Amino acid sequence: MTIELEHLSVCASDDQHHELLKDINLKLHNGTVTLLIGHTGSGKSTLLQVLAGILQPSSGKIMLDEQPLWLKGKVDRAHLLRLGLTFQFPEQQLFAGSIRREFAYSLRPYGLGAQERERRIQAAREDFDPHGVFAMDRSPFALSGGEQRRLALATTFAAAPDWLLMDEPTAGLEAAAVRELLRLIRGRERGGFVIATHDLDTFFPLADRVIVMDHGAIVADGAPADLCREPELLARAGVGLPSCAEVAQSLAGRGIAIAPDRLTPQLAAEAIEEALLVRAASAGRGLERSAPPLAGAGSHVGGRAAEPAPAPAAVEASAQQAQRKQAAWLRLDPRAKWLLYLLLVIGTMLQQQWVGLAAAAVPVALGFIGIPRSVLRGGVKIVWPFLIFMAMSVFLAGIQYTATSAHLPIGFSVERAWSTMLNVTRLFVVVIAGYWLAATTPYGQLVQGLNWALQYFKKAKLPVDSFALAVSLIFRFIPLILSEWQRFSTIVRARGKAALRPGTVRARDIPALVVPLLLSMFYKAEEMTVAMEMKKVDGKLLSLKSNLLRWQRADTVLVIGGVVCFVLLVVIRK
Ligand SMILES: Nc1ncnc2c1ncn2[C@@H]1O[C@H](COP(=O)(O)OP(=O)(O)OP(=O)(O)O)[C@@H](O)[C@H]1O
Repeated sequence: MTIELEHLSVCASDDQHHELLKDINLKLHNGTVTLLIGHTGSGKSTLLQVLAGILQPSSGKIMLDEQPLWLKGKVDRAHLLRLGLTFQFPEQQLFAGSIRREFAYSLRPYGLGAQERERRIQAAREDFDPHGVFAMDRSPFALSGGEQRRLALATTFAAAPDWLLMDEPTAGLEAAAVRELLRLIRGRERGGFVIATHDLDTFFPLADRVIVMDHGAIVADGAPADLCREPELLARAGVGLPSCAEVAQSLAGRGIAIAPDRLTPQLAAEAIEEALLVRAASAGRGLERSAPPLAGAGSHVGGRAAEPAPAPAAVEASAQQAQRKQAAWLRLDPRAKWLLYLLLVIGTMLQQQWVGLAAAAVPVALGFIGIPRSVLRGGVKIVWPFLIFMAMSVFLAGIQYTATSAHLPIGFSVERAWSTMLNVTRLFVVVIAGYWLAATTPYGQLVQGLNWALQYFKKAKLPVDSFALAVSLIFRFIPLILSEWQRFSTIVRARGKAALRPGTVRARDIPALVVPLLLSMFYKAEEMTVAMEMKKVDGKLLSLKSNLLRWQRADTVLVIGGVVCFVLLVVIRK
């Protein structure tokens, strides 16, 4: 199967002007191993996710055997089954209760017969489990980090997709596992590999082709040996050289010339030995030999000509411009935002009538003006479950049991349902106000603003440390839940081969997702609590840094606005 990308671009979800991938043109042929290399943040993982059908291009096309991968905003499922993705931290893509279920989840979309399924599982276990730790009923979470990585690779290989798209597959793997992986890649007879990696030593000797990325664009595309002869190009793209090519460079400085494309230690050693023999022979003849020209020196990298990377200053300027555009709320002092938040929350909680509640919702809604779209999308993800919770609460509250009724003993009280609706709507406005505060205030500022308020209580000898820790954790958790949900839903979609619009999850995948999501949250909560406890010095709260707390005129205006809203809400509360 051939994969072809034509003028493909991907924009950031929160800023359509920020291109993560720029005008990518690429044809990947069956039977090839292609490396994606580039500095961190150059777009390798993004490109892999596009190739895997996880991320939809903003413009341009991705074709598989000349058929489009995306049709009407949905990815074609038949194609999806032919693509397999392993994530940058493959152990994090595990979520089932047992190793058996991990394999079952990966193989289910392929609808295999029991015998074939068993055969593939056994083959993958033989390849990836040399120490026999993959007992089928064992929990994947009882494996070590390296073993979990092996298991994640085993489940992906067992599905046997045509194309394996691997993000940093050797990171965290022991040498024996890396050797095994290389053997499997070499031994594969069909399909192809695209491997995003910083591990040039391992993969350069194996690759047919190397694509160099820089700031979302392809800046070079050629055979590994050719690229080794262009060290300046790799240096410009922020990529080092494989060790063997570095050795060749270093030897050249000492007058020993070997070609820089001897990419395995064995080939390099042979070349060095040969060069030393030549030198010894020359010295013996009393001849002053000049260093021979390096093999292939001055050749150009095959395929595309290298394009200059965007000037760092220009990139910096556009990043600053984007930040300025988004940061109106972020620039405000966290103390002002805390005060506004408290005023609006108290004002909201006072409301007993729908009119007052609607009036309280107006300033909260206004707070979302100018906020990046990705943040709004995060808010929508909170809104949906909350609306379901509201509907259920209202329904249950309205149900009435009337023992005296002659016919049906169950009735529905609209009055009670209505009053519950008022209560949960009030809660809803408070939750949304909390989301606004968390989303518009960097975490450090949030904590410092809170500490500023609490120091007055502390002076009054009130025990506020634990309270500060708890509140800080809660506010840290709201965005964390959303980002973890996003991460897990991507993994579930990649492994479950669901032909869905990006950002959505099948109902049947939710049970599989919930447990690992909760486990991951608990783990993160523990990490965060320890980190925050450690930040306390001698039992004191995190010290205030004046540079994070800068009160400006806009903050005064904001607080005055908050006080006015609060007074109005107090007046209309009944
Ligand atoms: N959803 C997103 N919204 C905004 N920017 C994003 C998003 N996803 C990735 N980016 C940005 O896109 C750029 C490319 O990220 P990507 O993960 O593809 O880089 P990478 O080359 O794989 O890096 P690494 O080698 O560190 O894994 C980064 O600058 C990253 O911050």
